[in-house]
Amino acid sequence: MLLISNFSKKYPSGFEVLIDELKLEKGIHFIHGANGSGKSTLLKALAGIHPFQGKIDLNGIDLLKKPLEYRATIGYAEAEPQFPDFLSLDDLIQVVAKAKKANQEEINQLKSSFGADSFSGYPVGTFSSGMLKKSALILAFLGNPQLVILDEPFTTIDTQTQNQLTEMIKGLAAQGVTFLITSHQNSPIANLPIQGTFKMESGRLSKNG
Ligand SMILES: Nc1ncnc2c1ncn2[C@@H]1O[C@H](COP(=O)(O)OP(=O)(O)OP(=O)(O)O)[C@@H](O)[C@H]1O
Repeated sequence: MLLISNFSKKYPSGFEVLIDELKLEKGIHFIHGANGSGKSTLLKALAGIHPFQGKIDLNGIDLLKKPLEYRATIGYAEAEPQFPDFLSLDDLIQVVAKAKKANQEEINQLKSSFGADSFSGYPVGTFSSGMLKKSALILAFLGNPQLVILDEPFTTIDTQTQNQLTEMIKGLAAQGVTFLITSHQNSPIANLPIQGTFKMESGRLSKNG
């Protein structure tokens, strides 16, 4: 279970994401909301890359108390992925796979699923936006994460990859993986068995269907 309590992330501009308490059971959870409503801000905090106040706990592992342990159990793909442009996807995979104890079979399977074999040896700086997104998704799925946080996962990837990703999310959710997904694209989301839908509005999250 993912538990968020007394959560606050405030920017110098005064914009603040505020959540008193939120408990997410296993399954696929979807957050929608207008541009600038605070979705990515929340996901970055949950991914452990944004400082925040309050408590985030995944299955008894407190993000602030055990940040490395927490981050090793989650996967995160940001909306507009950025990587050091001189590294190849294979270089990035090696680093993440070592930290998350992913084996070669898992790596091969993920690369094959996302059709990345043809470009994984080239520098990331030469990638198209779709290749970058596929790279971020592969890295997010490595190491059997318990929670996968996907910020706009369906943008820039082609229809075949969207379908592949949808099936992968369904399969892993059926095995007990928790997903937290944002998307402005409704059709791939409509094909997912969503457990909970939330609306983010001006930094406030409400249950919505
Ligand atoms: N690093 C940052 N520093 C300061 N302000 C930020 C930062 N990141 C986001 N913001 C501000 O926080 C607010 C929420 O942004 P956020 O990216 O979380 O929205 P979002 O709901 O993900 O939007 P979108 O749908 O456009 O991706 C916006 O006003 C944005 O300008």
